[in-house]
Amino acid sequence: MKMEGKLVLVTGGAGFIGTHTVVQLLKEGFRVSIIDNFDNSVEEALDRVKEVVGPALAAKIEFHFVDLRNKDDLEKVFAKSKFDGVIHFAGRKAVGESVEYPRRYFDNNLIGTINLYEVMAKYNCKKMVFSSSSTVYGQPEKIPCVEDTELKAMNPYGRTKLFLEEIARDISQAESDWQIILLRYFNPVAAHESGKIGEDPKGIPNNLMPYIQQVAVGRLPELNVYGHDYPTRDGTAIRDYIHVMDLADGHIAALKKLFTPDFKGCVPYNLGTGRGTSVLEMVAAFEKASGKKIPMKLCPRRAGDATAVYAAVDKAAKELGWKAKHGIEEMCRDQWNWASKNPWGYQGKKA
Ligand SMILES: NC(=O)c1ccc[n+]([C@@H]2O[C@H](COP(=O)([O-])OP(=O)(O)OC[C@H]3O[C@@H](n4cnc5c(N)ncnc54)[C@H](O)[C@@H]3O)[C@@H](O)[C@H]2O)c1
Ligand SMILES: O=c1ccn([C@@H]2O[C@H](COP(=O)(O)OP(=O)(O)O[C@H]3O[C@H](CO)[C@@H](O)[C@H](O)[C@H]3O)[C@@H](O)[C@H]2O)c(=O)[nH]1
Repeated sequence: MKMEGKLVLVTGGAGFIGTHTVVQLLKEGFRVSIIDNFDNSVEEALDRVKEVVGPALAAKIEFHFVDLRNKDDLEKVFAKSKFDGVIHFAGRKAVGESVEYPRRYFDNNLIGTINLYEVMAKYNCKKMVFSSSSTVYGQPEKIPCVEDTELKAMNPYGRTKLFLEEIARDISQAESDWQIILLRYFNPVAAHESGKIGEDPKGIPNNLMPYIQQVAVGRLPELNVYGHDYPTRDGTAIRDYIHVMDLADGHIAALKKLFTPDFKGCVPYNLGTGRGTSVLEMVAAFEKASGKKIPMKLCPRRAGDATAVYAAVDKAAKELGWKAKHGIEEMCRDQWNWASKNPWGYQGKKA
């Protein structure tokens, strides 16, 4: 299907998954309009996206410094351009922070998204790809997680994703002209093969791969391994890590699906590989890819962590024609390529 010239609004387009998806959208022929407030990103990330795609495609990007919670500013963006669809990444995503400051999460994730739906409705733009998360499966009783199992939130961040899924379902039930795809990401890692864009968390990373990366470049002394007494093959917890470029391609597949005449309503899809990897296996793969030793300390379990989580991948394969292509070795290779070229992230080491 020809996507040439279609205009997509990407909220949170300066962030980790947003930057990688913008690269793939441009390559696919879309024009891209980005909204971001740099709450958890920097302008440099967008300059790097332009470097990666080159000047011809870079000319197809426009950027709006807008906070989704400001409905008037959001309206101005919609008043200027007619969008063919929206990919909605913008939001806060740190589980621990959400437990400490729940209102921050309800304010940003809920109000921002509700504003977005209101303005989309007003400007008759009713195709949406929404960033959901495997967090909506809670502590899954059955793995692999299939899309139609009962959903459960374990913390305020997860609750915002669950509420936003429910809101999407309610809207599409009441108004049949909406077309919404909910993408439930498993554990996004790695970086673009150029090493020019990647994940650059502020402060001490919460997630495994950015933490390992910072140990490898000498920013942190050792990795705390949270839990070594799980009933798994090596005692550490198992997750479904997915290369961010596969994830980006999953968004293209979802967007294309929204443009097919037969697509109706609001449909969830898992984006994962279907394969589980333990913490120790991930560390070993990263050590091999980087040639760096990652010192480790075995620590008690982290509160709220599940033993093993991985995706059922059949629905996305069958209905979106999408499948993850990269394995753990390639994920670690590309993570290290980004880390070694940008040991202190986009802005370098602060004096
Ligand atoms: N990375 C993961 O592990 C993961 C897993 C599952 C789901 N998700 C979801 O995917 C989405 C993208 O995640 P990411 O890893 O790229 O995060 P990220 O923090 O790197 O990117 C989010 C972007 O949204 C922007 N933003 C936040 N609030 C905003 C607002 N009110 N107005 C405008 N811009 C705003 C931030 O500045 C940032 O650039 C999020 O919704 C997240 O919850 C991420
Ligand atoms: O310093 C660390 C960080 C993590 N882990 C372990 O590594 C595994 C993966 O942890 P992490 O990378 O934090 O991912 P998850 O806990 O699976 O959660 C992430 O992935 C989910 C699915 O996408 C999202 O919903 C969450 O927001 C996001 O934090 C878990 O067993 C952790 O206990 C460590 O041992 N040491």
